[in-house]
Amino acid sequence: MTAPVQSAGRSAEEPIRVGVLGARGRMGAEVCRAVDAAQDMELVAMVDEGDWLAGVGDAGAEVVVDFTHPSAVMDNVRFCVERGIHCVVGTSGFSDARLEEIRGWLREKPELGVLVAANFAIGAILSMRFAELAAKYYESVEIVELHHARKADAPSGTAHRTAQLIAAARDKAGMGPIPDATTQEQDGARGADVDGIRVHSLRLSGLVAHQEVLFGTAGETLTIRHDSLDRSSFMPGVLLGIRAVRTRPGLTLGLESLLDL
Ligand SMILES: NC(=O)C1=CN([C@@H]2O[C@H](COP(=O)(O)OP(=O)(O)OC[C@H]3O[C@@H](n4cnc5c(N)ncnc54)[C@H](OP(=O)(O)O)[C@@H]3O)[C@@H](O)[C@H]2O)C=CC1
Ligand SMILES: O=C(O)C1=N[C@H](C(=O)O)C[C@H](O)C1
Repeated sequence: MTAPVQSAGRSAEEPIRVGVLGARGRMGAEVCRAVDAAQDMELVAMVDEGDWLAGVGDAGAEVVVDFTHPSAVMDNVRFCVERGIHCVVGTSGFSDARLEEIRGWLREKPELGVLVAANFAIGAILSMRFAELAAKYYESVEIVELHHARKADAPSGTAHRTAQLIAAARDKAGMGPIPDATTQEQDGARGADVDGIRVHSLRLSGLVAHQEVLFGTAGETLTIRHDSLDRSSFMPGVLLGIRAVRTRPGLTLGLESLLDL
């Protein structure tokens, strides 16, 4: 996952100039350390809430990494695209409408790349793929995502994406709705409904980022679980995204697009 990707005509010695948005946050700070330690990258701007966003352009950033907040990320991406800066986006909160909006901005800047990835950890990518493969064999499925108590959004972007992938696989296989005889429930007891898949969100101090996808059919269950125990788990994927995004014009969705899965 760490092999450098080089643009045509670029000297091998020239580092990639990287700016980080959300630089004082949990993820942003980790990204700053990872970029600083990468020999082929130079950390040229660290921007956080209240800082001057234009600083990333003034510092000559070629690639901006965004780990901010769902309420801030769209303005940040639009700002970067307008200024010709490639984006690697890890912030959650992406609906299809938001993705379509980014595609629209990129039509004006066909040379630019934006990567939006719900999760940069390799195990999370694999577990989503495994869930997609398992989906058509099990009539029942539910997702439980577990995160640290400071997380702003629920369900997580990863759970949302996982539910979409499972729902699409079920649809393709011609499966009907998931069996569920509940007729009486307290609000929220059955979790959120994402494309017909129930997603349950747990928030607990001490956790980082975890997800279980539980499948069931006659006489058996299958559980696919992934645990990010430390935010270092996301860094190889973020660095891969930074190296790749300059040579992938348009919107790239998911780290899986850069992997041979
Ligand atoms: N794709 C992936 O693999 C991962 C994605 N994430 C996602 O990344 C996002 C950030 O998570 P996390 O680092 O835990 O959150 P934090 O709250 O720790 O960090 C976010 C940082 O961004 C700052 N910020 C908010 N708005 C802006 C803005 N407009 N411009 C610049 N900085 C801003 C915040 O400042 P202040 O605190 O002052 O508001 C804070 O310092 C979330 O959406 C999370 O779901 C997290 C982990 C992995
Ligand atoms: O906020 C987090 O921590 C995480 N957010 C992402 C998400 O919403 O899926 C990725 C990972 O789960 C950690």
